[in-house]
Amino acid sequence: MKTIDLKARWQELADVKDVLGARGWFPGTSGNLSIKVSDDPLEFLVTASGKDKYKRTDEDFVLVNRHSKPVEDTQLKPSAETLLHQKVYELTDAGCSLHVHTVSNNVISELYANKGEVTFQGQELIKAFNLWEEDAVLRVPIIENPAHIPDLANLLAEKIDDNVFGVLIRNHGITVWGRNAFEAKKHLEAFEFLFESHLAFRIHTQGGR
Ligand SMILES: CSCCC(=O)C(=O)COP(=O)(O)O
Ligand SMILES: [Zn+2]
Repeated sequence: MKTIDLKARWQELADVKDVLGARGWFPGTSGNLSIKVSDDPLEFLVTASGKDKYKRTDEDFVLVNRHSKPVEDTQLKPSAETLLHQKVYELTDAGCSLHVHTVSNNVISELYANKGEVTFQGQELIKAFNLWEEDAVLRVPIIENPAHIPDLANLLAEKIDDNVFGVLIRNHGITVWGRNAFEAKKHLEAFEFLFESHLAFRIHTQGGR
């Protein structure tokens, strides 16, 4: 792998992390981000586990292989949820995968958990997913949150298809992806806007019921 690629991807992911951090989207060290560095063999940078993601250091990311293991010896531990990012790269053409816990995505995930998905229609932000047809519908699957990460990763994998751009994890967060950091961030911002506006609408029209 060319060193310049690694440095460029590191910088790209660090810049996205700063923007998401400025929005307060990493409460209590939650959240993890990754960016693909190599396709074959699969290698990607992922946030180190348990760190304060509001800070920017030279130990923010770990380069891992297709088995989610560090490529080089390191004291740093890859994210506890690296396996979810691995599944995204295995099953899609994603170049970047973002996982955040927000109040809105947690509340939405619980409100619609029993339906197994939440759908959006008629909002302009749906076009952020390249859905431009009149009355296009955006589907967001919702999965349960087993503590055993391999089980969680398998639940995520079962929901991935060409018409899915992110998966909600019940009372946990969302994992979103895109072909590159720009698109993954665009998708995440659009999801969070749709969640927040939906919840605000319910509060203003139904008193939150
Ligand atoms: C304190 S959040 C619990 C772990 C989690 O869900 C998360 O997103 C962050 O875990 P990581 O190992 O990536 O720091
Ligand atoms: Zn998480």
